[in-house]
Amino acid sequence: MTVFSAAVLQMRSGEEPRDNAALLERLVEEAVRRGAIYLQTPEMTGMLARDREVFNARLRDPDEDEVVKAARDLARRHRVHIHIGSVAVKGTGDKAANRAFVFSPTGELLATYDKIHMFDVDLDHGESWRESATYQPGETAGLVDLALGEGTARLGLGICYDVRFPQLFQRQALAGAEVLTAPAAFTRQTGEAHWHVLQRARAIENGAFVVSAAQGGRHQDGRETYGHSLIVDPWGRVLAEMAGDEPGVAVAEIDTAMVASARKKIPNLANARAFGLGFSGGKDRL
Ligand SMILES: O=C(O)CNC(=O)[C@H](CS)NC(=O)CCC(=O)C(=O)O
Repeated sequence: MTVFSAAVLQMRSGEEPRDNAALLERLVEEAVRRGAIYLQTPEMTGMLARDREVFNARLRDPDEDEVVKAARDLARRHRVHIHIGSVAVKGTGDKAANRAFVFSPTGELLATYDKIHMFDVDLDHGESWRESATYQPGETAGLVDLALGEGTARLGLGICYDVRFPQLFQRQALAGAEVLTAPAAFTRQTGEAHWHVLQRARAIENGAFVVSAAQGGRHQDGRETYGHSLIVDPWGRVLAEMAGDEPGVAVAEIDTAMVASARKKIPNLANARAFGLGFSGGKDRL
């Protein structure tokens, strides 16, 4: 059990990793000034670039990526944990990886996680996404223990569209995760309809904190993202939120003792029975 201050860093990443690293540095300084020791950034912190040529020209191996290196240096300089929600990096095959990085206060890389669920969707107004055309999905769920405050906290790693797959977060919770994460670049239209409900639902059904930094606003590549970076407690209360889509920082105190008390009040994780049951009315073979 532990008590610590967490920050979500809301960004408006553009096409140039160097500019995004500069914004990251400014937001990290603000979060540190406000006492945070776990700092999280959104999906695609390093660059948001729809144009394939622009994207390919800036894609690097993880060790060479400017924003990954900046995050490691900032973690070390300020003695804080930095969780980069994701950066596009070269993968093992032809495709890129949409990868999260967690750095310790000494700059050690504690964990990486490659986004599992690919956002292949056709929305209203002709907005279409085919994430699987660019990225190779990950094959393992992410879990990492962080030494924070006087104790430790177990963190589950998710990215953006992953938040729509409750089974991923439930598995993390059953494996002891106390803080679930879904840093995001949610579209404006799906964000307006679903963002808060999805984040709060994952918190409530797992009796866990949910911490999700978001991209916000109109980006250089033309896309529009929803913003509203959030920190939710295990009872589903919003502890901190960025009001709109402007870059900035929101901070909240996380007391992991609240995880045990929420799960004691409502032991739904322990009471689960539906998996493995048959359907009534002879529908088992559907
Ligand atoms: O492709 C990139 O450049 C960066 N990746 C993204 O922006 C990803 C995949 S396109 N976005 C999401 O997953 C949004 C999910 C979402 O909005 C929802 O679930 O409603």
